[in-house]
Amino acid sequence: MSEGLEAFVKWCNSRGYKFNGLEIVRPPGDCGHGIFVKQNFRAEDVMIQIPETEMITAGAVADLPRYSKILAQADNLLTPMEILTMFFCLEEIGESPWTPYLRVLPKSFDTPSYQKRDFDPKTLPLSVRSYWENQKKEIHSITNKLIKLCPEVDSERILWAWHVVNTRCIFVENSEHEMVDNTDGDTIAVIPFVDMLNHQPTSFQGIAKHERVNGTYVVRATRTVVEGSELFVCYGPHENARLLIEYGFTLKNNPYGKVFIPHDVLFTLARIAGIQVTREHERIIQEINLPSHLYATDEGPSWALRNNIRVLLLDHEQMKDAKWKAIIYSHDPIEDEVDELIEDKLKIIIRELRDGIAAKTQKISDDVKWMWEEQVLICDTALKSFEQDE
Ligand SMILES: C[S@@+](CC[C@H](N)C(=O)[O-])C[C@H]1O[C@@H](n2cnc3c(N)ncnc32)[C@H](O)[C@@H]1O
Repeated sequence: MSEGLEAFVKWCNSRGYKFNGLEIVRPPGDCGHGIFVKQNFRAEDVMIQIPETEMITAGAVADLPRYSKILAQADNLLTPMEILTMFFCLEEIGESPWTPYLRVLPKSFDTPSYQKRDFDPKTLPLSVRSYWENQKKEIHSITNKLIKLCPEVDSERILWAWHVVNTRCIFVENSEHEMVDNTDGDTIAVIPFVDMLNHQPTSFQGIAKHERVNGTYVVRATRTVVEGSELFVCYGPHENARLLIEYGFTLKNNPYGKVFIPHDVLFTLARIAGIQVTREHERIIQEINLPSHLYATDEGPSWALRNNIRVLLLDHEQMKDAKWKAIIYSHDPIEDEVDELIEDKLKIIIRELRDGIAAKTQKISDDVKWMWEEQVLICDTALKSFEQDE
């Protein structure tokens, strides 16, 4: 273990962190540090236990005299993200009580934002387009605010600090705090040690939770965890483009790969497949508001997509006087004939979608081409699922 890690573990112990049977390791590859298991654990066993007072939340930062002074000078309340970013901007190695922790934080990030790669949103798959646009807006706005409030920091430091928070924060439900703007919620915390856990979408073994009754933040085993393995948690059902933009990495065989089909695209594809889509169909689809997705698993098109096609196949009579509700929300099995028709139309729709995406892939720049190629593969997987059914 490096000197820095040793000092960090010592610091964690001195502050009451409990993580018997675990160690922080830097495994080969470029995923930074990770937590490895030195003994077997059974399902439900507590693996990590941290006093809740150690959670770095916006409220906890706002209670520190240095920060409450700065926050009092601001024209408006700051959001949790802004306050946490300010914290990581201003805490200095050597001066800060968090020094051993600050020393083991990454020095840089592989996200497009940190690497100064600017995607044209129009070239990104729809499923991540608004995520990318919002991320850019957020970084821009935080930079402007913090530069005014803390003249000693520059935009590079703010970009680094924002990434520390964004790649490491965890969902928690914080109590209201008078110095924190919680208009859009106050649900983030950075928790040293817990933030060393890497992401695994399907076979993760840890689940993290704030247990208020015990005054602790704990990570429990979701199943048996065997000595020698890396302990993972799941950051969320994220596809690769999102993982790259948010965290700076991608996964081989990511089961959360998905193709999002917005309603207007679905209507166009349905018309190509010979469905007579009327204004009323469009209205009902908007009312039900189920997003149409294809997923990278081999289970075929999602239930929501099938359901949307079922709506588009309703005839005029079935849509009259809201009769469609009884049909669409019924728990009865779909009649074979309708089911077959949905299947036939879906095959045409997905093939059209696939060919459209493949054509786009040819014209798109190299840095985002892989995102579209992944989408083509997902369509191919969906098309293969029909062959299995035959
Ligand atoms: C919450 S931190 C986890 C600890 C981090 N590895 C470290 O060294 O501090 C999240 C970051 O870890 C890395 N990471 C997490 N899971 C990964 C994975 N499965 N593959 C590659 N990198 C991963 C990414 O850099 C991500 O931004």
